[in-house]
Amino acid sequence: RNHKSSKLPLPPGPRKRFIVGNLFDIPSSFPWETYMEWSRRYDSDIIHLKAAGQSMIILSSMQAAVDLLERRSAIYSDRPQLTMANELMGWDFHLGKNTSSEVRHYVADLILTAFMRYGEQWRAHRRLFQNTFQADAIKKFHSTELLSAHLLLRRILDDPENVLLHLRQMAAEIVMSAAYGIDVLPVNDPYVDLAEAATDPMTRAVVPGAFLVDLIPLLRYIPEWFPGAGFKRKAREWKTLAQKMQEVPFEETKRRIAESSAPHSFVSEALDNLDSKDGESSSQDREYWERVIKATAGTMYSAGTDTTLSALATFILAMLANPEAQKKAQMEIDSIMAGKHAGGGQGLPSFDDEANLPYVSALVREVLRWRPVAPLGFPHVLSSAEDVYRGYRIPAGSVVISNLWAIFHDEAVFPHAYEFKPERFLLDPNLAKYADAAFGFGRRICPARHLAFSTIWIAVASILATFDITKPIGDDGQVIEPTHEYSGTAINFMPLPFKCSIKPRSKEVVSLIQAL
Ligand code: HEM
Repeated sequence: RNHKSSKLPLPPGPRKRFIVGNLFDIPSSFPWETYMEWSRRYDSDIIHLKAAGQSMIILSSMQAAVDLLERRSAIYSDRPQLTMANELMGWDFHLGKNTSSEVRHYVADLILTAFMRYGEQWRAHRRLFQNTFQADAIKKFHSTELLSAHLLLRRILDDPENVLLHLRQMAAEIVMSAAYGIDVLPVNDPYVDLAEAATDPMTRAVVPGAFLVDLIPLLRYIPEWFPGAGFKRKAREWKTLAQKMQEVPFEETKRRIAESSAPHSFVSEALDNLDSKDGESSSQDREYWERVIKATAGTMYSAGTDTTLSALATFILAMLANPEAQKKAQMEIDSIMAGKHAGGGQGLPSFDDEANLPYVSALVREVLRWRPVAPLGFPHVLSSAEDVYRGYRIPAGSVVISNLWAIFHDEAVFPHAYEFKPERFLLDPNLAKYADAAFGFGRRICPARHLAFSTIWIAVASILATFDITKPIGDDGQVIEPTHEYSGTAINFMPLPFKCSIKPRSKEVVSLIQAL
């Protein structure tokens, strides 16, 4: 296969073993730390690995990530094919130009944007996302986000033992409201339960090597009854769940639109735009676009809930470990709120205060840098023929991973990188651009980053305005130290459950929250 390869060397990396290459060198937990260590060992911010025939390029500096994933994004925007998740479970289909319209209609139901190959279908999803989620457009969601932040305060006040649960509720509430305009229930919500049931198998199926069929795609042809083919039955069940996750809330929103009771949401806006173009398109086109809208909305819960929750949970851990940063942010909020009170305004932060709360914004950026939600971003794939970078050969089809963990813990850019220091973003405003890398790079950058940032921002500002977060005291009178342990699989970096003490800052605050 490599007979056309140029004579240039591959980037450095650990020695490859016969056939398996580095497959067994890559740890299944916290691989970003190992990659960072290799980058130091080989003194290179670009490393080459080979796992069972697949070339992998690990980028460990902002420069390398921007050079390849942004400046050359025309050829570095594809995604890897995972046979289990993409083909058997129906999360993605690669559509060629000549795909018949029936097939197109059928498969558009089942696609998850993040796993989609770079092409026409992905572009359709991105365009829809862009319409509703660009920086200015998300202001339409500010009232929902504010309401959800106030509900969060009320829940924390009433039940301070379960802060993580309340943060998850807020994340789910905002994503479902932004996607469908649906208000979810605090417990046993049917839409959330369905989305959870469909997302859980997906997060397991995309872990590299979790299913043998990913390494040996030919296995997809063995019949379901064949011994060892349990994965096929699982895939079929999971696929049904994925379909229902898209179908059920979408139909509910359509029903509400028909009776004119649907609030603004991604689905209502996208269907509205479709209606305004109705004269120009055939009914087949309309059916196609409805299916694309349904599939795009169906992506949002899986892509948006755990990511937002991870950042919010890290925020609480950061406050436990850094009381002085918490105090500084509270002083900033108090001084702005005092001015508002004097002017007869309400006593809680709103989005209008964002420009006057630079330390709070810096704190949110530091949360996303300190323990990035996706330490390895999301894999990009080189879709062109072999490329050359800094004198190294990048083989065609290479999976390219940006090690955000290494980028964000680069001492040259972030001195004392493992410490939580929001002021670094105030001292050097150029660093804000770096923090944006938490949402990825180039054409595949998170399309909902503005919504995600504003959700985290309003939650952080509201909590700090009203509560003090401290380490709890155990029955033995000793301070309980959080372990700062995270689950660390390939795509999911989430604090493991921990305890904290969260108390209202004053009696006035209690009345304020109760009056919301
Ligand atoms: C703290 C919250 C979030 C973080 C840190 C985050 C981070 C990311 C990252 C790193 C990527 C991969 C970018 C790349 O390939 O270079 C991504 C992609 C994506 N995110 Fe987010 N995200 C967050 C919240 C959300 C939310 C709330 C939604 C939806 C409502 C969302 C939807 C998506 C989608 C659809 C993609 C795939 C884009 C594509 O492949 O074209 N994300 N996100």
